[in-house]
Amino acid sequence: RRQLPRGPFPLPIIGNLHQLLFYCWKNGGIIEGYAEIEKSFGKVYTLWIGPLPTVFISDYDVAVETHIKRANVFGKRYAPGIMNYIRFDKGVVASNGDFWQDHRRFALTTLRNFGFGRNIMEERIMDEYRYRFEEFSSTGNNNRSGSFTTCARSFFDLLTGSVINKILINERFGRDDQDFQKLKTNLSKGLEQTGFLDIFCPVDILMSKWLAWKQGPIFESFDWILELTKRHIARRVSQIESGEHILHDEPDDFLDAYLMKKGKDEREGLETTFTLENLAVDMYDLWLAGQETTSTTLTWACVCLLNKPEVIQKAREELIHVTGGNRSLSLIDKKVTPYLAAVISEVQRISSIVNVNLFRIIEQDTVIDGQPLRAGTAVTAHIGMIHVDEDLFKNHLEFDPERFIREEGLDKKLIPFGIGKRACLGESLAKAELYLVLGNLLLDYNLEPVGNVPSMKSITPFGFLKRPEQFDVKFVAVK
Ligand code: HEM
Repeated sequence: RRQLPRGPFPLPIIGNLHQLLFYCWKNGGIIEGYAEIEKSFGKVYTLWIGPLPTVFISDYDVAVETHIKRANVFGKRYAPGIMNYIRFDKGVVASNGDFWQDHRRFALTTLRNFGFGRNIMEERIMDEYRYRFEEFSSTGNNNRSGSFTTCARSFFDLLTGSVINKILINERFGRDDQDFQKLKTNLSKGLEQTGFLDIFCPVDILMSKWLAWKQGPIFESFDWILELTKRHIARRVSQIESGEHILHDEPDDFLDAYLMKKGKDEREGLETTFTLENLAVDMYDLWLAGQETTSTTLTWACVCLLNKPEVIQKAREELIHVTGGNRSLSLIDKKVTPYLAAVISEVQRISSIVNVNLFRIIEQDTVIDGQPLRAGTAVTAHIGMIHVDEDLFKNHLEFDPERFIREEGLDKKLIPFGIGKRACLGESLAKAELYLVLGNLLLDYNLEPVGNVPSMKSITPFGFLKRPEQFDVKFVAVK
């Protein structure tokens, strides 16, 4: 303990699990539980999860000093348990070393290329935006009036699910698509059944017969998603072989870009890790990391706007001024829409959708915030705690977009996508989706509650992902 930052006294075998569970239970959530620990031990403290010491950083400056300035020490992913099931050190989320570097660089470059020239990224997002709003407003009882009522979560699931699917395999999900329905059910089941502590439990133990009761909902769901990915890859490969699908110099989707890279490496006689098997895990990662996160953020945006409708009006005034009210909002407008940027920042701050960020593992003894930190410790920049830090965000419980206008540079202290070398790979795609979908939504529609205004409180305060309640919303077309 002397080689670690301060923290509550751990017991043999269980460490601080009993205190952690008690504080979270007593205070009604993970963030609230950690807040109580922080009161006694400060913004950098150690908690023993069984035999593993984990250090939580809830101080923005310390997070920058460690994760950015000393990225080499704080850049290795810790992913022993459920996170490494399916992946087995492959993919982008759980891998490390050269493999991670090559596959992350490739994915980043591919996504970046989709944002240049023809801007495939913006094209696909806007295509989905228009398609979904048109589809929903012209079916059921909606009579093409342009207005419609829908379950917010299902609507954004379908929209963002189709965007990532189009980026990956250039295909849209149909509303009644069996694969999409099963994918969503499996994803929800897998995520809901995965507890925070499963991250720390080695896969071998999770797969043992003692935990058989847990394996069905978790492993079968993730297995099925990987199978779906493999099916898409096999179909594309056979279409290319039969001449039905042609690979162009400028690939249309991630799958084509990967197959071209694989072919090039093989032609050059390189010992490549860009194989079909690894492609399935890369795509699995992008799907898993990119869909639920963006959809949940957009659903939270609706919750915030329904709770503070005056924000809708103010944002629309800015957007009409910029677009003249006769065209859609585009990414090129970003520089001249500070209020919309502030709304999105505040939605991401107050929703802070990951209750506990992913961990890094330290491989050499070092120092953190003036305290020793020994090799073998897992560390995380605690996003959820940084976003409620009263020193940075006064009255943190209030949804107040203006805070980002009043204080220049405050958005730099917002880290919804994590921080440093392992920060979110899909940040630019997610930001483009949030800007285009939310901006155009505010330009084109009023939001009205159906029944009670949804609560700002999460229904999953103990889960990995912080979700809002399920609610319906009415989108009323602006004339
Ligand atoms: C609002 C939406 C999103 C949020 C809030 C979010 C948040 C995060 C966070 C907090 C991390 C962990 C960062 C860390 O360890 O410090 C992460 C990692 C990651 N995200 Fe996202 N994400 C979002 C959207 C996406 C999208 C759209 C994609 C894919 C296209 C994506 C792909 C990934 C990947 C692959 C990683 C692992 C990166 C690595 O370990 O190198 N995310 N994300």
